[in-house]
Amino acid sequence: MALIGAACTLELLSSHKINSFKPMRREEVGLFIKSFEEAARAGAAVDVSAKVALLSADMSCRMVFGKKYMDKDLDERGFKAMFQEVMQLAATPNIGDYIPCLLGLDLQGLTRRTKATGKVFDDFFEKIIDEHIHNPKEEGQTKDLVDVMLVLMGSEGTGYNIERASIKAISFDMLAGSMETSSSSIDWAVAELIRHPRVMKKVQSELEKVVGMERMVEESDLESLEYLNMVVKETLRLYPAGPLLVPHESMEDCTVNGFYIPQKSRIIVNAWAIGRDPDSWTNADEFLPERFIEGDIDFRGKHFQYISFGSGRRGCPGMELGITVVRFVVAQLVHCFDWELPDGMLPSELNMTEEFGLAIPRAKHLVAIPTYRLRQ
Ligand code: HEM
Repeated sequence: MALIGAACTLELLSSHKINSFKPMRREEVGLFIKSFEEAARAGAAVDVSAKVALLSADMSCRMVFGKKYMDKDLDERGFKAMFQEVMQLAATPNIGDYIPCLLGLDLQGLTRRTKATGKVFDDFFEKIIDEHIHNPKEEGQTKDLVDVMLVLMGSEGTGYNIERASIKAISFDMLAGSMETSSSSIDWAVAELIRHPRVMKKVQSELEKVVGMERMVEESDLESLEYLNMVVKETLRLYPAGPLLVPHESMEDCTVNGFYIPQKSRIIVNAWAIGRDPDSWTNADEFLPERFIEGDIDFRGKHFQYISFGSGRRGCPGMELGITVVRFVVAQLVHCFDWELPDGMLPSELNMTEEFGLAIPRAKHLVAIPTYRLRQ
């Protein structure tokens, strides 16, 4: 099931499928930018982090389910709170894993809470699958990922023996994998740009040259935005959205750097520490996109000092989509607006504390004042 899931996820996130959602991303990012314009006219401060989180949730829901859901459609606590609960449960070490005789006692209440949240998600996904079965898409309508999985479920010989339970599990992985990763990376990138006016200016001049001041950024511009790409790389080096990747397991006995690792050990890889290792990076804690001008370090996990998307078979299947979304939204935010901090706060005073867990969001939301830059 895990292998079918992984292979199917890769298929669902192929370049072809990702491209089919391009018009949806354009529309959502357009609405998102519009939502800042009023604040820009009024010179008011906006909670950028909250808006980016909402954009990311909306785009993920439209890609997986074909439509946006309101917070309360999942549970009265809302989408974000429910996903945070799952992330927290997954990140909390269970005493029972270390002292097996305590497992059944569930001293921390983890099993009980996991079952309760699991049931909320299960009911939600059941409803969505039923809706999709009863209202199939018409010819010419873009198929969302649940539609695609239902086709795979109903067809022989696709290589994916996918069942209803797999559809629910994969839908969950897609949402969990895409929502907070992209939004926290966008947040960090914009915060670092505000903290580094020199870098911000350089990105904006590149945008002026490539895109011009008469229109917004299109996804097709991204390839030509070399400096922006370095900014995104540098952001993910310092703030890898999965700081400890996902837990891996050694398939056989092995020795790494002189450490013997027996078969079936649970391996936690600290990508955050690797990205800031002074043995691999000069001025490791500094935000310096130019470090990527030389050399050929990319996102693909072949250079082990840079593994923000993991590496190898279990590396992130959503990498291409994640990079596209982060580049596109960051580009749009700094092309359409100049940004200032509220209450006369200096860029150097911006709070950059991280909340460390399975993901790495900002501890304090980024709040800033936009000023519209494009010629109307
Ligand atoms: C900036 C954006 C993103 C970052 C930094 C990121 C990072 C990661 C990392 C570090 C892992 C663990 C890899 C490992 O342990 O080797 C992972 C796994 C995963 N990611 Fe992403 N991701 C991003 C976006 C996405 C998106 C957009 C999706 C889906 C739509 C996605 C879906 C997944 C899934 C399903 C897994 C689990 C793969 C498995 O267990 O085999 N990710 N991601």
